[in-house]
Amino acid sequence: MWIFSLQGHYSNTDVSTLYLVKSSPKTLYHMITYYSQTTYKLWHFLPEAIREGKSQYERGFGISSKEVFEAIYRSEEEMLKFLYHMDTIWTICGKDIIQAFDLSVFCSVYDLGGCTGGLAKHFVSTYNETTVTIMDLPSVVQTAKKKFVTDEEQRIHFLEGDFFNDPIPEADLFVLARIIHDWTEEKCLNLLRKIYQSCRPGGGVLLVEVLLNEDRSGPLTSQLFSLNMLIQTEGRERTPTEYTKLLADSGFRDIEAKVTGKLYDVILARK
Ligand SMILES: C[S@@+](CC[C@H](N)C(=O)[O-])C[C@H]1O[C@@H](n2cnc3c(N)ncnc32)[C@H](O)[C@@H]1O
Repeated sequence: MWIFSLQGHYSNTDVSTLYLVKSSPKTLYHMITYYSQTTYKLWHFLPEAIREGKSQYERGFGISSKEVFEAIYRSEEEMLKFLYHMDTIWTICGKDIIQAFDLSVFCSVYDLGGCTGGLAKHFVSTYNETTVTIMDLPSVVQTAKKKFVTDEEQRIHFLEGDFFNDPIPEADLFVLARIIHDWTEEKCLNLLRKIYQSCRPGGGVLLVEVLLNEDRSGPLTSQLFSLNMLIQTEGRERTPTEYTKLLADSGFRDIEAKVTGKLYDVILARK
């Protein structure tokens, strides 16, 4: 009797059907499982991370944290979990990112560290003339081609490469979504200077990141993300002024930040 009564009372709400059911187009399933299985385990070592000022992969998973993405991609299974996790958010707020500025003037776009193409898909569906090339590590590109971007996807191309060590081809716009927050100031400056050299005159760079308030008093999500960057990478979240300085020191000008009201914000700078 009692069991029947329970069965009669529990069901998904519309919101949980939309965001928690794995088959929903807007599912957060992959993000939540990544946070619960990988991120949460590393957060057990928050005090150590703060004391040592470094990533905790060694303690959490017994793997060197010297090479950030070797640790994150420590097995094929882990890489795939991370890729699905990365892809999730763009089904929720990708359009807001791509439409925050009018990017229609940029015909050839390189999405550096563009991963699964989650953002690139919004780019080409918003701007009819734009071609986006995703440059990412070879194993990521191979998986993205197999599992995330179909052959029917028009105007999305791939380039296998290492943006720190390989040449970056010429383009009108370079997208760096959740890239700068992974790295030290020195590596960010090296990368941005390299991009500046490859950027056509009048072209630009688009940073997509969560922004900290100038006095670092919040928002709470950005503060938590910043701690997560400490625990999992070499980087941290930054304020608009810090991003402006990195971009200006790399040669860029006309730097403008736009708060989207969603999880991620956008900064556009021109050459
Ligand atoms: C935090 S993820 C962001 C992915 C994607 N931009 C997004 O926002 O969904 C960082 C990305 O940078 C790529 N990456 C890391 N180091 C790289 C390198 N040296 N060269 C090219 N891509 C790299 C990773 O494989 C991953 O796809």
